[in-house]
Amino acid sequence: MIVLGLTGSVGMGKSTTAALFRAAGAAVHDADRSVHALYRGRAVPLIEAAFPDAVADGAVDRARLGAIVLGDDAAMKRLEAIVHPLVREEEAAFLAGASAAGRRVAVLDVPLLLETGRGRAVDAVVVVTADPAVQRARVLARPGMDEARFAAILARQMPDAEKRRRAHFLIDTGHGMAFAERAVAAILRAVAPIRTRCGG
Ligand SMILES: CC(C)(COP(=O)(O)OP(=O)(O)OC[C@H]1O[C@@H](n2cnc3c(N)ncnc32)[C@H](O)[C@@H]1O)[C@@H](O)C(=O)NCCC(=O)NCCS
Ligand SMILES: Nc1ncnc2c1ncn2[C@@H]1O[C@H](COP(=O)(O)OP(=O)(O)OP(=O)(O)O)[C@@H](O)[C@H]1O
Repeated sequence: MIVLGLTGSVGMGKSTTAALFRAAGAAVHDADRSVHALYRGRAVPLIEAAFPDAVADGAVDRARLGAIVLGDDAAMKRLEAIVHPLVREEEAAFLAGASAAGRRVAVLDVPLLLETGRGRAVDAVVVVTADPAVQRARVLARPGMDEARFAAILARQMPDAEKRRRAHFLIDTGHGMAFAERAVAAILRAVAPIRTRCGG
């Protein structure tokens, strides 16, 4: 099984591109979704112990937690030390399941893949990118987002230019869905060519 790491900075189109990989037949795991599920489950007591104000009604309130950690490096590091090992466990279980099910390609959608040095743990790194103006417009259009929150997230992420340098495959999501769909199909053909009887 080939394991692709899908990454890119905030608003560059990871989730959208992950959905294209899924539609094209790859098994996909989404780290952000996994974090959100953990915040309704086994991470709750751990987060409550570290950030009591972030938990309400038995679940982690992400808006409250974001207000506490975004812009406070030490707090974010404490949060990451709690959350990242749990996400890695979920990813390992997902990969084991995908492999046992005979999947040919698995995609790990991980926002901080390169920041955490995990680019080396996958077979190839796919980076989604877009013009900074496109990224900015997309992110600021989200509910609850503002300049300060956007700046705090960006400050914690490796610059897009550096991510692009480290990519094995690059998808510019500023050219529309059809372009991205073709790029995904091309990547899948490159890493897992379908064997035909003629081609051997
Ligand atoms: C700070 C939190 C509470 C904000 O939650 P919220 O629902 O508002 O945002 P969401 O999770 O959808 O993330 C928004 C954007 O920020 C990025 N981001 C999230 N955490 C981080 C981080 N630690 N460093 C840099 N970027 C991050 C996400 O990938 C995404 O691009 C949440 O992102 C969080 O708990 N982060 C810590 C866990 C983490 O590192 N997650 C990244 C994937 S493992
Ligand atoms: N190929 C594309 N063509 C047109 N629009 C796109 C494309 N890819 C993504 N978008 C748009 O960009 C926005 C951000 O995309 P998405 O939510 O997938 O980003 P993301 O990288 O997962 O974001 P985050 O890391 O912040 O969660 C969405 O509004 C989406 O519709």
